[in-house]
Order: sequence, then structure tokens, then C-alpha cells
Amino acid sequence: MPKILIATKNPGKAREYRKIFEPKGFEVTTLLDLDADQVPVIDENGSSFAENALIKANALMNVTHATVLADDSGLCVDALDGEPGIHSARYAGDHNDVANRKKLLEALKGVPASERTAYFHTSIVVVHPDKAPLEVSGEAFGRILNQENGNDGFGYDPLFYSNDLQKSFAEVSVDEKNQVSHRGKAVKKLMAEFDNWWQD
Ligand SMILES: O=c1nc[nH]c2c1ncn2[C@H]1C[C@H](O)[C@@H](COP(=O)(O)OP(=O)(O)OP(=O)(O)O)O1
Ligand SMILES: [Mg+2]
Repeated sequence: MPKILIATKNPGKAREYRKIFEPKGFEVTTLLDLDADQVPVIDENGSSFAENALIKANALMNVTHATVLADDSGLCVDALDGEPGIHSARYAGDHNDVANRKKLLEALKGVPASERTAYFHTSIVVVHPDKAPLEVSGEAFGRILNQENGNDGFGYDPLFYSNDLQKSFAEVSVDEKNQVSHRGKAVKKLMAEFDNWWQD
């Protein structure tokens, strides 16, 4: 069975990647399955989503010598010149989804619906010790609601109204979200290229 280590500590991402790779016959491990002393401290100090994904993937490959997938993602809000963008995880200081959503709502106070357009971006990088990295990305477009809607999902999902679903990302199942999400689209591209890359 092919194995893949997903270089994430985010339980929401881990759940979504399991849903995507397990049906394809992969044995999926994430950083949540490893002991803390096996996981290096990773400084996501790149200047783009793709750079940060590569930093995460390489850091784990250097320790495990395995095939590693990393995802760096975030929410880019037009009225905020693309912020929080690559700073999405620590927008409100530390990594706290509730505080991040609160800060986003405050930043957009008084901004009308037509100007609340935004998109999620995911860059995925897969690395293997003997191969050049494989990189793909995906985006999902929508707008930021005036209040939270829905109880599922993670991160900014309750505030993100998806143009495709006509609902927030927190009002749908993981499977429904993956059909249209930035991560789902990036994974689709990844799968189209993965077999060639793997056999190269
Ligand atoms: O589908 C999504 N639905 C809602 N929010 C999302 C999504 N995708 C990313 N996000 C937000 C969460 C976090 O605030 C930031 C990701 O930051 P990012 O560094 O890629 O992930 P992270 O630090 O949570 O986990 P890790 O680096 O261990 O993979 O964007
Ligand atoms: Mg992170």
C-alpha cells in the first residue's frame, strides 16, 4: 500500500486529506499521529503559500525520508488587500480559529456585501528524497458573511459563503466541501499528475 505523510497538525486539514487519500488506497499518517519529539519545529517564514508548503514538506522529509505532502492555505480578502493571506493561521496573534474569525469580522465592519469578496487558496507540495517537488494549487471564491453560519468545518469556514454551494463552508459535509473547495481542486490536479511523478 502506498504511504503518504501529511505534514499538518491541523485536525481539519487532516480529516479532509484522510477523506481524499484513503479511498485511493493510501495509508495516511499526519503529524497528529506522530510523537511530539518526532516532529520538528517548523518556521513557516516563506513569502508565498507555495514556499511555505515546500518548507513544511522538506522539514518532514529530512526527518522521515518518506513521501511527504504539505498544504499551506489561507483566506485572501479583497477589501483587505489580500490579507490575512499567508498570515491566516496567526491573524489574531496565536493560532486560534475563534479569535481569527472575530478579528476578520471586525476588520470588515461596515463593508457592504458586494465588497466582501474573498477566496481561499491552497498550495500543495509533495516531496520525495529522489524527486523534484510536485506543486499544485487551487482556489475557491466567495464572500465573507456578516456573522457565522453553520457548525461544521474549521478555520474561517463559518464566515465563508461559497459561490459554488450558495452556503457557507461550515453548512456542508466534508465531502460536499471537497467537491468545490480550494483544497479539493488542488488535490484533483495533484491526482492528475501524481502517477506520472511517482513513476518518474
Ligand atoms: O478549508 C479551509 N477552511 C477554513 N479555513 C481554512 C481552510 N484552509 C485553510 N484555512 C485557514 C485555517 C488557518 O487559519 C489557515 C491555514 O494555515 P496553515 O499554515 O496552512 O495551516 P495550519 O497552521 O492550521 O496547519 P499546518 O501548518 O500544520 O498544516 O487558513
Ligand atoms: Mg501552519
